[in-house]
Amino acid sequence: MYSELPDFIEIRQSEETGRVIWTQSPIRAGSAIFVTKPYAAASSSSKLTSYCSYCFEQTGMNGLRRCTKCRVTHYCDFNCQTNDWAIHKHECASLQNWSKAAPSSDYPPPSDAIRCLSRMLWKMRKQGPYARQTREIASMQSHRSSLKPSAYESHTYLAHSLVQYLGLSSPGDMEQYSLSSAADLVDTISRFVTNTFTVTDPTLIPLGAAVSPVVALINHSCDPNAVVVFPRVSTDPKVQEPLMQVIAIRDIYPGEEVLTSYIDATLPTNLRQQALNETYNFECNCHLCTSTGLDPRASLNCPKNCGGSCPLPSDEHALVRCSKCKSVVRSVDAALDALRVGQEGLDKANNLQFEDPGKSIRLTTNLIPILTSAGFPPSAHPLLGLTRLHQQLLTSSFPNPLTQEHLDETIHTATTNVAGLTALFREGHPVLALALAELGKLLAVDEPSPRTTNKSVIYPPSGLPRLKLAYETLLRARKMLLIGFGVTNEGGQVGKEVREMIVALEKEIGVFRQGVKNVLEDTPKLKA
Ligand SMILES: C[S@@+](CC[C@H](N)C(=O)[O-])C[C@H]1O[C@@H](n2cnc3c(N)ncnc32)[C@H](O)[C@@H]1O
Repeated sequence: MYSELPDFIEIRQSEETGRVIWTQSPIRAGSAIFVTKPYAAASSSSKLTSYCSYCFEQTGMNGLRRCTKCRVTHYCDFNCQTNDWAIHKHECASLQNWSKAAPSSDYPPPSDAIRCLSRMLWKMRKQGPYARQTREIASMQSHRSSLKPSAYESHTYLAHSLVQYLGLSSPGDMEQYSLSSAADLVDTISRFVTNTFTVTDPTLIPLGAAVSPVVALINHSCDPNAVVVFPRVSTDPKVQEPLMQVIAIRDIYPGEEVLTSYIDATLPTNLRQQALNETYNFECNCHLCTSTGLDPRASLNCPKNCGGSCPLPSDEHALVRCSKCKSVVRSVDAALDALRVGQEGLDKANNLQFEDPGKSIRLTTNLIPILTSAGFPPSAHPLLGLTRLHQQLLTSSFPNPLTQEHLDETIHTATTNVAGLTALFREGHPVLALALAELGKLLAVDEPSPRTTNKSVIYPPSGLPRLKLAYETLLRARKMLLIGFGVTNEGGQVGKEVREMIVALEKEIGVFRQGVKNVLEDTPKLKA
């Protein structure tokens, strides 16, 4: 079983955490520990028309080929369509039945979870119960016997939709999928929910859901030593994609467990624990979750601005002091109000970002100053989430022609985002690496109206100092991308792009310097 695992990786059994994987040899930061293609994957509903349902490549200039029968799945080309047919032929029939039974013509196809789960079941049926991969899927962890009440509703909903989508009308129909009872069905759903991954593009944008029993062997830590990414740089024929790569983001020593993070690690402990508990059914005991120290995700700046920080007050712990100068936070109510309003606003702004980006950006624009003036540092929740979203919204609404004001506001926001993420993630984490690359790219954009005077206090600078800052930022980003997306992947697609930008900027800075030198040399002659 698990033929993708290299020899130096060992599977062990732990009483508290189930199966775990350990390394017997040292692993360097930036190395791919193993690479695998998901057992089953399905793109999210919003990506179905713009990404290939087989290899997850984005549409090219010519658009994608649509399956003429179900009219739902799209493919890059004939090759991808043919490769997908073994599974899609079942899916195609289910999608057609789904749309025939739909209450209206614009009724959406089932969610990526249902489509991925069904793809998994069709493949297991085809391979048979004794095939290696079927056994690997069957041994993935299930929490059926200890499901949290909060999970009942989502599991019931999944079960109901799955039965409808697969067209199961009697208990006998389930047997073809080796499901002999309703309990088996819940077991399969629990196994799926506990072990599903998000397929992402090379910039970590979510594209859909995937199952891989070998990647599912990895346990969780909120401070992981490895990540799962899809760098998309393989030179093999693209039918290999999407390739999941497990990359070490720090040196891992013999006898250490390999751990990834299942959740958004920018969230404070209570929200991380809630997410882990609801979806994965465990309480995390990693050092971040058990630490009593100051957490930059839940802190305030010192009220006297001494440079220190205070823990975020709560209803139970209203008296908080700066860890450095011991000043007491007086504006506890203001901080708690800002936290509540910020959290509600972030949820709303996230929900509106595609449907009504104008409303979403108005929310982020209004909320960021409220949290900042209440003393939240850039790393604190929900300010960091609002800043990240604000940056995305600003970038996607660049006016044509671009204005210096819009560009500089986006750079300011990207800088605050990098500051927040730097306080949370180790060098080389892909989230931080991408944020730096984004900042470097923004600094390298041609300025619509550069300033003629360059006072060093103004940020972002203009002209040559800006180009130099772009260059230094991109160099730092590249170093981190080589870790987060793998050295042998050249830092993934973004790492390759950044390398090209660095070369172009070197030339541009050289030309700029030469131009200034020429002007300086010519000036006395002109005067004379
Ligand atoms: C993707 S699986 C990981 C592999 C799993 N240990 C197994 O035996 O198959 C996720 C499940 O592993 C367990 N798990 C993962 N990380 C854990 C941790 N840090 N502490 C406790 N349990 C953990 C939880 O039961 C979780 O639902």
